[in-house]
Amino acid sequence: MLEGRNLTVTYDGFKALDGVSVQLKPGMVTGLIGPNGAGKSTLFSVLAGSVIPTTGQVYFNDEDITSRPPVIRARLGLGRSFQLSRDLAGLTVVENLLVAQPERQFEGIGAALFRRNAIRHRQEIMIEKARELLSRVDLWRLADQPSAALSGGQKKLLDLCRVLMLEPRFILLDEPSAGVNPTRIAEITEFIRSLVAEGISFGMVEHNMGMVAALCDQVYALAEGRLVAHGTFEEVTANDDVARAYLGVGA
Ligand SMILES: Nc1ncnc2c1ncn2[C@@H]1O[C@H](COP(=O)(O)OP(=O)(O)OP(=O)(O)O)[C@@H](O)[C@H]1O
Repeated sequence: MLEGRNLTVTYDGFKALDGVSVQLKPGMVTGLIGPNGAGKSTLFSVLAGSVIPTTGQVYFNDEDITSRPPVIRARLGLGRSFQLSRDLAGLTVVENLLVAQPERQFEGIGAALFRRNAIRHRQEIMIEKARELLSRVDLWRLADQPSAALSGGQKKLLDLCRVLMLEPRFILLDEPSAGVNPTRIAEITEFIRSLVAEGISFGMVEHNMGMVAALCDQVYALAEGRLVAHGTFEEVTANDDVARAYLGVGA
């Protein structure tokens, strides 16, 4: 389980997150929703490790990971999506997956030179893994194309495949439907469903309520840095405080 306990993030005295506790349970897809500026991205960053909370703790499978950097979280099995950065956009589709090797972060050049054969073998395994993943999302036929040429939806699928290269048990997704056309949203939804069936758990920040309704087993709604509701999609969207937050009337 991925758990945030009493999380507060303060920027120059302004509380972007104010005493928020969430439990992202295994086997589930957890949605984080709320109007613009609610604190969703801040909460995502705290759970993913790119922002250290001002107060509060993050636990992953009962281990305190509050100040563990993303690379250590990845080694523990907690993955996160990244938007395709400009650097990675210069690589081909398959190269984008091959750069996602966690070992690269920990290996010196000297060690690498002495272990050429092992490295070559590992590369073959990585290429096979990349081929399998890209085939699943119908991108293998584009393996040697520049990733910058992909559509918004294909980039999201590639982004997800890059996370999957590290074999995480838990994945945090930042707006998987952003910049994606409706047909592709259904495709991404199906892919995430199949990954859940294989035992991977998800947490996602998402504005598209159709996708949240289709995927999320539980939903946390935030407004102005605070938690306003928690429950099933139906329960949360029926909540008056949530409706008020989206209408901007103020709670
Ligand atoms: N680095 C920062 N410095 C100062 N204020 C910040 C910083 N990051 C976020 N904020 C502020 O914290 C609040 C919450 O921002 P956050 O991005 O978490 O909201 P959000 O719910 O993800 O919004 P959106 O849906 O628009 O992405 C906003 O008022 C934002 O301006």
